[in-house]
Amino acid sequence: MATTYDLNQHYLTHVDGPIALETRNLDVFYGSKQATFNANLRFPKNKITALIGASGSGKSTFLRSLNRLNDNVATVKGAIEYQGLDINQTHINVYEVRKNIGMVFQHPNPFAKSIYENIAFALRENGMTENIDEQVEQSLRGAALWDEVKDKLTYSALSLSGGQQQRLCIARAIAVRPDILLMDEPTSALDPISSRKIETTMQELKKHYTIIIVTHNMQQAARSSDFTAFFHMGHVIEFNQTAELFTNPQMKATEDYISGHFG
Ligand SMILES: Nc1ncnc2c1ncn2[C@@H]1O[C@H](COP(=O)(O)OP(=O)(O)OP(=O)(O)O)[C@@H](O)[C@H]1O
Repeated sequence: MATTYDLNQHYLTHVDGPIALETRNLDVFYGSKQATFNANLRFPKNKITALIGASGSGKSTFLRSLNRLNDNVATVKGAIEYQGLDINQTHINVYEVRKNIGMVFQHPNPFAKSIYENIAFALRENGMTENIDEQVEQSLRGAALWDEVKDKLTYSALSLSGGQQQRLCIARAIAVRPDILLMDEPTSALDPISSRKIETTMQELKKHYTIIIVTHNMQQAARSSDFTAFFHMGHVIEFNQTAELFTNPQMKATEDYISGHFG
């Protein structure tokens, strides 16, 4: 088993089919401190890719760079190719990027508004003013929340449970019809039953969206994702189909991490 890594070895022999997003030589710096090194990853369309690795290995930094959320806190060098365009260029409209590449955060962050308004507001903010009722319903159905909230759409979003709030945030993210959903440890603040509901929802969502998820939960990565990238000290050192990476890791550091020897 390898103990040293070749930065390009993960550069994807394992992906067939269309690619939704690709990074090339992505470096991220917080001041003079580099957090992500030369990340080259391709994210297959309509698949779930899990980003795993020890705390501080650069997963969130990488994820947040993908829809330009790091613009004000870090320097991101390299290319992020989306629909034939490098969206990491300064002239690119970041609001447009975030409309196409949505984010669901670790802690549910609904607006202090009604359940209905959480979605309707997001729609209006993005200039989508037609058939709001229908779109609210569709988004809530997409996030597997409709049946639980259809009779209380005017209730405050804050009256929902944590798991329901997170599904509302997913509904809000998909309301504006992104292509790609970034999820940063979306279930880490939730109980196991709510977490499993989100995982089940993700399997439905991937029919329409490409999902990239940061998770510390190895069982979640193993059962939910199609592909997995392993981050180690800011480097992506292994990428493969999830089943392969978990059963036959090529790198010692990957094996140590997934078997709980460190991290
Ligand atoms: N806003 C910031 N300013 C300065 N350094 C940061 C900032 N955010 C993250 N870092 C540093 O960048 C490195 C990578 O952090 P990052 O949060 O991306 O790792 P991670 O793998 O997502 O960790 P975790 O699993 O704990 O969330 C760490 O050394 C961290 O301290």
